[in-house]
Amino acid sequence: MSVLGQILARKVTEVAERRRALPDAELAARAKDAPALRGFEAALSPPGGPTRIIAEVKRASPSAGAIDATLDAPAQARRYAEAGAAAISVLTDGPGFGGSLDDLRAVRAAVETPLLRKDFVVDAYQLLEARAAGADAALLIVAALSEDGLRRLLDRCGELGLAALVEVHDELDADVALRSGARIIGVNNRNLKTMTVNLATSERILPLLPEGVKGVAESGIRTPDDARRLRRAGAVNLLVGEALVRAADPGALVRELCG
Ligand SMILES: O=P(O)(O)OC[C@@H](O)[C@@H](O)c1c[nH]c2ccccc12
Repeated sequence: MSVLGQILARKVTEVAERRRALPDAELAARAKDAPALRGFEAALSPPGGPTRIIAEVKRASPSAGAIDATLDAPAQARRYAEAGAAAISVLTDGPGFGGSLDDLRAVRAAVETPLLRKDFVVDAYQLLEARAAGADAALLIVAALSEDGLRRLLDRCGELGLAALVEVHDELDADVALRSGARIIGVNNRNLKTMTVNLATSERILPLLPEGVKGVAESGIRTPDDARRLRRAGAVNLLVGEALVRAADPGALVRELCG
């Protein structure tokens, strides 16, 4: 089974366990009481706009292994916010990425920046969790969902007021995302089969997005040169994780990536 396939199978089990501990109706009541939403979509740059950074809190990944196992999520988020990051992405997957919903809650309390729950969403339950923990947006990965499933989760995001960052890996994914009404599309430069990164993926796909859709280049962006290269292809929103976590001064790198 592929890496993604294994993660998705694990997610289904995890969600079933959490649902037993906290049924949908109770979680929905918590989501209703969640604090006001922060505008994630509005925080992103429109086509041709200034470069904006979605800065990620990530302790580990299946491809990199441990990045910084003891990373203090709210402290790192504060560094990002002070440097002017447009939004913050918080990994909430435990086994693969060392994250948790507790990280999301802690970051929510630490900054006023819009927040993305970065996880593998396979069930609307996870969207309720995201909203209850203070996320303003959720990641939906086209390769992880059927077209019907994607549409249902997009509808549910709309009902909950969550923005959806819809992740694509190629032209076919992008077609599905657009057909389903995605308003924010992230092009992941990481090939899910080989786990290698190629910035040319964003260079190829982002120019295909129609006006009115906000595009995000994701993964493998490390240096101001990478940012400038993507910028030339029209990438204005950059999602950056590992390089920021490894940086001696994450705030300085956020600013440098904005050019
Ligand atoms: O750490 P990087 O290479 O800067 O990448 C960040 C982000 O794009 C990556 O974490 C990511 C993109 N899509 C995902 C889906 C699930 C988990 C993680 C991801």
